[in-house]
Amino acid sequence: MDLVSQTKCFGGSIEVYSHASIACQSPMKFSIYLPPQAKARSLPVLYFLSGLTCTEENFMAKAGAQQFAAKYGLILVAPDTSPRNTGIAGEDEDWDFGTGAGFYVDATAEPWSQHYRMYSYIVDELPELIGENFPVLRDRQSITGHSMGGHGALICALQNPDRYRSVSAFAPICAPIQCQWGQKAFSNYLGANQNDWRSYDASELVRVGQFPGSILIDQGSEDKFLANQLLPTVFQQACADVGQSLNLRIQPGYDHSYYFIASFIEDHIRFHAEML
Ligand SMILES: N[C@@H](CCC(=O)N[C@@H](CS)C(=O)NCC(=O)O)C(=O)O
Repeated sequence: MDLVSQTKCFGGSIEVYSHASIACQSPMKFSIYLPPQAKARSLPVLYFLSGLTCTEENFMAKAGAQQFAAKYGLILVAPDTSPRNTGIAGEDEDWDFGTGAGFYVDATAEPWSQHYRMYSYIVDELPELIGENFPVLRDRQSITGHSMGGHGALICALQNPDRYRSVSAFAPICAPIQCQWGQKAFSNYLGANQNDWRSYDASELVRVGQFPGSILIDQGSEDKFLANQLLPTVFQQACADVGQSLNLRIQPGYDHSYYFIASFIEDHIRFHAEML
């Protein structure tokens, strides 16, 4: 791991690291916030998965989460949203696919399958790396995220309820199989057979196995992606059908931006802190 930067914040430290990822076969970056308590003892960790076009920086710079991580005694980890500069033709052409848009799946289709393995990176490799290098309580981790990353958080938790104590999301893409962003990503990363997409769709996954604990979702009513891409009511219906506890809060007037995330980040950090 190479330290890229270190910045003091609310008595703790925001650090950015670069490392050679085994899952992605490429360098990957992540940012971590170590609150002041981390100097004295091991702490639980909350992962934040960002949305389309983001890097490891957006959440740390814009969500205002550090003060609450310090208040509740949690370490925050925000990974990048895809491998970068892999040399795959066309990886930088679209903002909603390829670079900055890994969708937290393990690609199986060429040419993406060698590098775009964000699911394994988030679920297996990164927690192992964090556990080896930072003062974290390895069995006390939770996950949250925004938009593409909100959906990433949902699928990681639904597929691994034993590894995460709690899960929440801000404006998640709730049913990728049914929206344009998801169809574009899944057809390219996973191939044409839609049956292969189901294990990466939260609204399908929750029908197969539920998360033991309530899921918290905040969604702005004025989010321009709400009606066409995010589809929270599809996930809400699936949860209702199978008895998954869900607290879906429609927040009047809020849009899709980090101003919305900043407005509710304390609620989410407190929600996770109570479970951690
Ligand atoms: N580029 C897109 C918007 C992409 C977008 O809204 N990305 C969200 C995640 S889905 C984000 O967090 N952007 C980075 C930021 O706001 O810092 C557009 O033109 O509509």
